[in-house]
Amino acid sequence: MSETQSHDGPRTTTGRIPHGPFRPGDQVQLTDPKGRINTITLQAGKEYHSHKGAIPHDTIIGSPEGSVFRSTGGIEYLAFRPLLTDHTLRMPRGAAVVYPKDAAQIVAQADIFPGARVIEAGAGSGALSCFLLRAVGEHGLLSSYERRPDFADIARGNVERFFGGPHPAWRLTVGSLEHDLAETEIDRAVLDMLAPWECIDAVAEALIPGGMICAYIATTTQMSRIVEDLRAHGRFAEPYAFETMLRSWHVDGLAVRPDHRMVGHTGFLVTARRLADGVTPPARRRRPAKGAHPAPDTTAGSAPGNDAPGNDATENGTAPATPQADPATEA
Ligand SMILES: C[S@@+](CC[C@H](N)C(=O)[O-])C[C@H]1O[C@@H](n2cnc3c(N)ncnc32)[C@H](O)[C@@H]1O
Repeated sequence: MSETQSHDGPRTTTGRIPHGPFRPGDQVQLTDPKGRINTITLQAGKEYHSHKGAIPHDTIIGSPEGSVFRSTGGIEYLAFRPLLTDHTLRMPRGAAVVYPKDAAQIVAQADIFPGARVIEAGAGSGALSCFLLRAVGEHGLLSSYERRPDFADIARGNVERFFGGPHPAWRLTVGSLEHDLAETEIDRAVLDMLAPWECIDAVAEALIPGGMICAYIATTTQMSRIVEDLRAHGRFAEPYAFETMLRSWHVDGLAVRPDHRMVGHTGFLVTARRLADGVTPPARRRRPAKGAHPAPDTTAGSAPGNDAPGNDATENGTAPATPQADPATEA
């Protein structure tokens, strides 16, 4: 068994981020007229310096968020506390972080709720941990496992920097989830690691019936492996696999168009629900191989998002009008 250090930490914070006028110790994002952002930590008596002049921290302390400060060089800076999305994209990284678009989908699709008991592996840089902690709240539990002590330290630093100290719902263990998992009666399990299938047995044991496993994976080969292993395992209902794309827009007068650049790929998500003990998964209805049916009817009843589990039958219980090729039946 690997070294395991539980970090329950002193319960000094409520897990809420600061609000109200800026205070010493707060993180503040200063945005210049070109949209460049600098993040500072307020300290009485200190000054923010750039090649565009200085701003004394004391002029910021006590002001409301959204205030504008003029540097000694005459440049105006807009001041806000960083949002969690800002924090995620700018945090010191050990491992690659889960991007906000995927973190939001994990919270939604894995149904992370206030008060939930959630396990997570690996903690990595702690980006997803911050989103999960927000979602479970101070009365829930997020137990994060990270096998690399150096990454665990980075994750702890990033979580504590965002919440202003240890979060009351967070437990961080240096170890492997599949070997060191201590919790039982878990509502949700979120896996972001190279080989999430290695954790399926441990997660199935810890989850309550109806609980959810959610894996974030970067490649199609990982996606295929986790889906097939969940199916073969026998204690999970049919998995749901999907990805999320986010495209920002340029909106300026008559020039209204998608931005030229976007993040083309981050990862895929797979979710599945834990069956009751002793229940075997219902036989899966295989979809017909490509070519076995007339050309797909893309006009009938195929609203976006209707491919979610449970939504692939029409009202009279027949297969949807848009048969999809199933790689297993194509082979
Ligand atoms: C991509 S990173 C996770 C990033 C994290 N979700 C974030 O948003 O910052 C994957 C992490 O999983 C850890 N890991 C891999 N297998 C693990 C296991 N079986 N148990 C615990 N941690 C594991 C790795 O050390 C690595 O830090």
